[in-house]
Amino acid sequence: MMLAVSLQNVHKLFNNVPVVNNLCFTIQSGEMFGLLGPNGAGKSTTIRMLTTLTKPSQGRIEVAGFDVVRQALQVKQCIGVVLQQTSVDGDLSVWENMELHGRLHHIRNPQRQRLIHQWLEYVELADRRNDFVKTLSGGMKRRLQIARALLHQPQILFLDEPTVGLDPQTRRRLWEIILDLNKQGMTMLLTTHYMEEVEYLCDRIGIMDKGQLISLGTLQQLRAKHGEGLAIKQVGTKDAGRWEYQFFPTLEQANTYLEQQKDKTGIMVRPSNLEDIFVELTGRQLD
Ligand SMILES: Nc1ncnc2c1ncn2[C@@H]1O[C@H](COP(=O)(O)OP(=O)(O)OP(=O)(O)O)[C@@H](O)[C@H]1O
Repeated sequence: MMLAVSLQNVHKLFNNVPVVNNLCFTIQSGEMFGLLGPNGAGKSTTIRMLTTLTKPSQGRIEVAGFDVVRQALQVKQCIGVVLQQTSVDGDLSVWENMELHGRLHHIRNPQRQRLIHQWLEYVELADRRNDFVKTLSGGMKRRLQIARALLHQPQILFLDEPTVGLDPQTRRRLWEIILDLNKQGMTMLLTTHYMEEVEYLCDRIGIMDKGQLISLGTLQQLRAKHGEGLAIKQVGTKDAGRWEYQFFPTLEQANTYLEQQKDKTGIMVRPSNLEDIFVELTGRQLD
């Protein structure tokens, strides 16, 4: 399978402070890859480097086979980008935003009109085509960003926190769109700090913390690596206590541990999940 994205020993420093530290990973063509991490982990900086918006201080990044520094234009032609802050123009209509992007990418008519129509239909915004973007809801704006990012038919789509600040229904609708695009063969990298988002959407997950990739794999691989069974024990009193987490290779082993305890009060056993693994690795909880 072809490599869509490759990072080799990538570093980024801002004012001599490292914010991305020796990042190495690859994404296969057609894969849905999730970068998970808390605020400030370096996810946006990584996406900005992958999409040619920021240059790496050190290391090599290839996207669609092109070097992001030396062949930035070729990279831009192959990628679609949906950034955190809505970058659509509120004082233009939905159609005008699409039109502008199409012209910037030198898509000629009648193909431009056809593609704008096709993608607005796809994200269910065709009936809002003449409305000012500032009158759209947050979820609609995000759908417009996605439609716009798809207009020049990119091979790889980058989504930085695509569902942040959206209500659960709108988030589900965006997940459906993202999954459908991936099913059609689109390679995707998304960043998020929502556990359920990566669990639901992504083939592979990279956990980032303090600029470093601290674990990488499918959810099953991450669980197998860190332990599929978990015993949670309450230490101290109910009011002034804390929880101790102990991982076991399997759920059965966690259950055996529980059976062996003379006093089982305050001990709970269950399968581990991504959040448990994240807290175990970083010592911190996500929002
Ligand atoms: N242009 C910049 N100049 C200086 N420091 C920066 C710049 N951009 C990002 N940083 C710093 O780099 C670190 C990583 O930020 P980044 O936005 O990549 O994290 P993140 O994981 O995407 O978090 P969030 O989810 O909050 O966006 C932060 O400490 C941030 O303050």
